[in-house]
Amino acid sequence: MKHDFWHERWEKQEIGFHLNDTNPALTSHWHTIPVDLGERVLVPLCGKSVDILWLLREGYQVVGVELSEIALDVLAESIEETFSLAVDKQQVGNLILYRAAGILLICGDWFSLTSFDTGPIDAVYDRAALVAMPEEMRADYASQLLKVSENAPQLLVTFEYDQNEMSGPPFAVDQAQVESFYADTMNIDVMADKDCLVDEPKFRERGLSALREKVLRLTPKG
Ligand SMILES: C[S@@+](CC[C@H](N)C(=O)[O-])C[C@H]1O[C@@H](n2cnc3c(N)ncnc32)[C@H](O)[C@@H]1O
Repeated sequence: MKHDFWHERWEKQEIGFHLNDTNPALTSHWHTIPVDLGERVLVPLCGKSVDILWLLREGYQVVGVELSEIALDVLAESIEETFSLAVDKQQVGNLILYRAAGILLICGDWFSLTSFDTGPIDAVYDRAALVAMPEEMRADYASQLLKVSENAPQLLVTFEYDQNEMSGPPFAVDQAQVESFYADTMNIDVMADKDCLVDEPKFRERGLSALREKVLRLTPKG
């Protein structure tokens, strides 16, 4: 998926992926991730997700990465309003950094980041990031995640459906594919696996006859 595709989504506000409420997958399953309060949670391809506000409220530090400055301007404003603090925005090299105590939002290309840019990561929350990647970019996305997070534990939300019935994003990413990316270094546990087409009428309208949402917990081996 080219950068222009996503920039256009944000400019036209065609952001059906954005949820106004905290994702129940996060609130129900985050406590199973081995990470302590105060540690740093990476949210790749974060958009303006309110899940970040939930993580901050719980007491974690958050590092968000996103291509769209439009998205991060809105997210930074919600953070300022919710927590009554000032978020500093600065261009640093080819990145725009939004910073406040315990918060780092990085506006830039996921694929060109290093762990120097993100700092150390203790856990990862991937909702609508891996599944936003087309097939040919997915393995690179996952290996970049392992590199930047140094195999930190992860809560991952995926969709499974017949890719012939709908073009992504979100793309169908089945468990076998998740295992092909992560199973060498991570144990993978299924925390939830539910039929969610009734909750997602927009996907039925796009042609789907079945849709499952899986919540996976990835923890480092050894
Ligand atoms: C499907 S949205 C999900 C956003 C967020 N995770 C959520 O749950 O609302 C995918 C996001 O990834 C961002 N994105 C796509 N490619 C990217 C890249 N190469 N680097 C950084 N962000 C990217 C898009 O701008 C978009 O906001």
